Amino acid sequence: MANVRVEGIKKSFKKETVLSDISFEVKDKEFFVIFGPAGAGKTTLLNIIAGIYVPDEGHVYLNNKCIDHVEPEDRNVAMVFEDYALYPHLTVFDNIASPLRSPRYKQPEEVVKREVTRVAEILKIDWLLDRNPSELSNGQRQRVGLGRALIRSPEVFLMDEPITHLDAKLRHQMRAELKDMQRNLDTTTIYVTHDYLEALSLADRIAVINKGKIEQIGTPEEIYYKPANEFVASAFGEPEINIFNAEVVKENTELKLSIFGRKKIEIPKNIQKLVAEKEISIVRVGIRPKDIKYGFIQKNENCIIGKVYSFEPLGAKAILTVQVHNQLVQLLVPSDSEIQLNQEIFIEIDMEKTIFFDSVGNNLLASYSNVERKGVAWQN
Ligand SMILES: Nc1ncnc2c1ncn2[C@@H]1O[C@H](COP(=O)(O)OP(=O)(O)OP(=O)(O)O)[C@@H](O)[C@H]1O
Repeated sequence: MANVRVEGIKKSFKKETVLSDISFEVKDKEFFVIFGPAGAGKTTLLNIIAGIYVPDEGHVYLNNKCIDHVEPEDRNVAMVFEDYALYPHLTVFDNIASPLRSPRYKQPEEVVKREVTRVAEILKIDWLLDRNPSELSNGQRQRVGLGRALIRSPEVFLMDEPITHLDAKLRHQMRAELKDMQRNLDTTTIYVTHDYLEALSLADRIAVINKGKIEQIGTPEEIYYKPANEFVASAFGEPEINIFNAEVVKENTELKLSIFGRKKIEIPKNIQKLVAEKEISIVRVGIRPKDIKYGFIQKNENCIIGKVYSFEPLGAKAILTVQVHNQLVQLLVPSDSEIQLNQEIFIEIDMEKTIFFDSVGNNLLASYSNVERKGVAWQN
């Protein structure tokens, strides 16, 4: 049983504020992902939890006990780094065994053997135990690094981009294995990444940080379908969500949205009410590239005319960019779509997938999507 709480963490390096007022609680056995762009302060935060850095203000609690003055080696947390830092002259067995042979955690050799075998089986590297790190692939090295952290049965795993260096296929496989491993081990995990798919697929909850501040904490579904603001919406998706200004206009008695200069489209009913109540005149409409359809005839009055600007195949999918009025709109379409540059094209926004932001603070106004859907496959 291990829960971790950070409260009011602030940290600056010289004059640069790296973390300002960070607070959250990670529950027992939770897989908690800290997600953010490069330089957001993720590693600094992880190092503060590990005890490697001392915060300027704020506190870290483990199992509701303040551990501010507990040395890193006494915190019973294990850290896995991006560069696995293996001992090159030791075999895989000896690398994994090293924490149990250190003076602090010294165990009898029969325990070491049993534990190394157990961990190596979990990580499927039991057939590599006699090799040296130089005889391993990156993915195998990564597992040895994980094994060395696992062997101590720490209360908390702190992982800093542990699979970043792997190629795409192996990363995909390791994501599934990490999740599986965490389920089997029941260990609380705090995991840093800048990869949104990794965050969505691994996390029980995600803390999105940007410039040292928390933008949102939520389940993957909440973060994806009800992003707190435009930053969060844009960070989760590749290509990123389209967001454009829309004017609220009255047509007869009905409120509609005027986008791309003049086109009027229906506003979903629940959002109509909000817009009317708050007397909002401009909203920002977000729509993910996969939620826009295209066609070559105007099927209904919600279809918007545009011109093909670019078509970029990326494996099975392609990014289709359409110029509508003076804006570029991105769609994710099958790459075998027959599309010509400069061709006239109609796009149709699935209004049930739209996310509305206020035009002043760019914060969430309303999302039409249902957060409750389960088992979502996090693919574009
Ligand atoms: N020891 C240090 N001394 C001075 N500045 C530092 C130190 N560690 C980090 N920083 C600065 O703090 C900021 C946040 O760095 P941090 O490594 O925490 O970000 P990150 O979100 O982990 O980024 P990345 O994904 O690139 O690793 C950066 O501007 C970095 O240059």
